[in-house]
Amino acid sequence: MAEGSAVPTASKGSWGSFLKSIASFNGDLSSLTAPAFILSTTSLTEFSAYWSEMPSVMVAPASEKDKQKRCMLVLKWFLSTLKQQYTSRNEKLGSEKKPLNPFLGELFMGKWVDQAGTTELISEQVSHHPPVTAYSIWNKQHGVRLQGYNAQKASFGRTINVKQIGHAVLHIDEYDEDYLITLPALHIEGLITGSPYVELERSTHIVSSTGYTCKVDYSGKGWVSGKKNSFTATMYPNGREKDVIYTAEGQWSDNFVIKDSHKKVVDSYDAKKMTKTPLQVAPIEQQDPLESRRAWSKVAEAINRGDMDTTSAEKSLIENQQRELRKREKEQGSEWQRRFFKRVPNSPHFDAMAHQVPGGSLEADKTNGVWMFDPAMAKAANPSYDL
Ligand SMILES: CC(C)CCC[C@@H](C)[C@H]1CC[C@H]2[C@@H]3[C@@H](O)C=C4C[C@@H](O)CC[C@]4(C)[C@H]3CC[C@]12C
Repeated sequence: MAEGSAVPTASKGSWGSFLKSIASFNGDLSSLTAPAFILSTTSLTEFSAYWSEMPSVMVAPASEKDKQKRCMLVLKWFLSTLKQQYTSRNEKLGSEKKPLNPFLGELFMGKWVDQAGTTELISEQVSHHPPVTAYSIWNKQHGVRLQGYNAQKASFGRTINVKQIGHAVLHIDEYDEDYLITLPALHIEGLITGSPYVELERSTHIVSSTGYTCKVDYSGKGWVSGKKNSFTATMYPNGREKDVIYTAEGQWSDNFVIKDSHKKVVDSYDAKKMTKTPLQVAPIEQQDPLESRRAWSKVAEAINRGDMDTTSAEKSLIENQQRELRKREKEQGSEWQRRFFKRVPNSPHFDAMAHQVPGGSLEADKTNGVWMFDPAMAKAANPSYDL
């Protein structure tokens, strides 16, 4: 074990064996067995909330009349979400844990209520093999809707490398326009010392139906600036990467500036000055049995108590129920009915946007199809939704 290890003394043996085991592991992150002290009590279905913890930043593009500036504000909002997505569980660099693997049909719902009005969230596990989480976040008052889905494909070697499959699409009602967002690849740093954290890799593209593309290049512990979570981004007309309209540069977890083509600063962002709106989630006893916090409550309590026997017994209970359900469906020739999302074989509109990205496609074969939020299904499930 390396010096400065964060692994509890009693867990050093299991961490050592875990590190050896990941070198020979392949494919599905959900089947990775991690030592007890690195298990999180939060399910991946909850991670969809990271897209909108500051609803006013997400709805801001809808109030901008100029289409170039609107696209730039979408880029600014996207960059603002990265801190939540990739470092919020990990403020003291190096405390990332393995999230709970959602079961098919698992739900996570909530809403943010603040100066931007009401922003609703629905997240649903729409596939188990491979694991795929779909989400819909909308603010009716501002006519801004985000939907997307993601799966993770892992490869193991010196560390855990994760490729994200899927995409997010932001829609602005007023202009009937879409912004297709690809998801960054990542890897886990700090495994040797037992203090894992995420580092983003390569790039993200945002392709807009109004004719602009944003490209964000991640440079990890900045070979450009020497600072962690550094990035540079450019916005240009689709397919004309050299005709830069805006640039953005800085640290997505801290602060960044946006400049126009004359290098004049036109906007800036400081994560430290931002306040997150708390997500309102129903009390556990009022939740649907398929809602994440209710379904996993006994597992989460056992993890918090450090009671690993009960943790695995309660986890097995959920897994066995799931196996039973799948067996019954197979016998009846039926399929689990998703509550909010429908599978479509393809989406020509989104597929054309995905093809604007070099080597890009929707990769529907890797996510069990293309998953679309269905407002009619949502209304049927909960008539009080204002869609
Ligand atoms: C620490 C080690 C033992 C286990 C590895 C944990 C690994 C499976 C976790 C760690 C970070 C997780 C990322 C997370 O940073 C954020 C997101 C964004 C969200 O929108 C979709 C899920 C994803 C990619 C998580 C997947 C699971 C990761 C890689």
